[in-house]
Amino acid sequence: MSKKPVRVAVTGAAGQIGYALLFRIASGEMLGKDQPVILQLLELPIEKALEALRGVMMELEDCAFPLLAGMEAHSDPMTAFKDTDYALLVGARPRGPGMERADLLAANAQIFTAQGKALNAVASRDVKVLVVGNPANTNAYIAMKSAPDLKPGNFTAMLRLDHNRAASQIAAKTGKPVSAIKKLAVWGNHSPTMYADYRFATIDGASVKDTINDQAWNKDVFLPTVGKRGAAIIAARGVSSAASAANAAIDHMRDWALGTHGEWVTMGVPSNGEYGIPKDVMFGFPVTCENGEYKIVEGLPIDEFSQACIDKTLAELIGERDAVQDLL
Ligand SMILES: NC(=O)c1ccc[n+]([C@@H]2O[C@H](COP(=O)([O-])OP(=O)(O)OC[C@H]3O[C@@H](n4cnc5c(N)ncnc54)[C@H](O)[C@@H]3O)[C@@H](O)[C@H]2O)c1
Ligand SMILES: O=C(O)C[C@H](O)C(=O)O
Repeated sequence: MSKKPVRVAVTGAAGQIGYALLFRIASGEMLGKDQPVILQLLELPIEKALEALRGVMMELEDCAFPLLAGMEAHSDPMTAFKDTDYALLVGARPRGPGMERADLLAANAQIFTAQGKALNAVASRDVKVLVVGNPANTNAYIAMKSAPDLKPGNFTAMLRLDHNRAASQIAAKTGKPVSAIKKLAVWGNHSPTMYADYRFATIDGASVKDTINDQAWNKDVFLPTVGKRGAAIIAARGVSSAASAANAAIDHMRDWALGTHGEWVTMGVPSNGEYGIPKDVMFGFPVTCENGEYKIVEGLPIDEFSQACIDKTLAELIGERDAVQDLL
């Protein structure tokens, strides 16, 4: 018997990540090749954005995806998030010329407060929310705090792109395939302060740390390369990463919904005090997923270098949290 369709809301649906994301969701790459989906697409209530969305929807229609059970365009989160089971919050206010970081945080606080409230009011009580729009961790924190009737654990931020970037750099360094890498972790903020940590990672069963055996490479090449990869792509392409970001969003949601079979992945999730991270800070942690739930991998030893890296990315997140506190 065929499965009942699930509702997937995507914001910023006419943007460049949206264009790389929607077709893959509709083809079953996110929730499985047997899971029909209804897309609930949100764009800004401006003619240009809604017209672009109309074009994307025509293209989705023209793919004749067997799993696409319905499609709706919205310009109000209160209707876009109605009964939604999954919400990918991609649309955000980009930094404009002369805009200070505080202005950016304030503009996004407004968007994610409204979207958090709408999710709180109308989404499925089990909705799985992934925030992609930057600053992703703090936007996810804002949405979570604006949705007091939903469990904090319903809200997550995207660190998977950093995780995938780290895996590819390690594969290139060791000459092994990415599929052979297990137990990688990225701690903290989706920003250059994030700490990609391969101390526990294995590659074909062997320790990645022992195989590479080069702390200078870790500190001076690997961490800056992964941390500044987003900026490097913007410099090269003139616009920010889109296909790789959409791919990471698919990976994140697929693993959360369908499980990781014991493998570690990285998700930005609200802390419950693990590793000394204050409660509710939306922090990148290694997790495993099973039965639609994620679980933080606990009890890993944190050495002095790692603690300093974690402290740095945490300080940045606390600063962002404090900057938006009065806006919540
Ligand atoms: N977390 C990550 O790893 C990661 C990676 C890459 C990009 N990003 C971020 O993802 C976001 C989207 O990137 P993009 O390249 O698709 O941008 P884009 O500018 O191409 O598209 C964004 C779309 O969102 C829409 N939008 C803006 N505010 C909205 C709102 N309040 N409600 C609904 N729609 C809204 C815009 O109209 C636009 O169509 C950016 O914030 C970018 O920095 C995050
Ligand atoms: O949009 C950006 O600033 C970069 C993006 O978050 C990325 O990591 O590619």
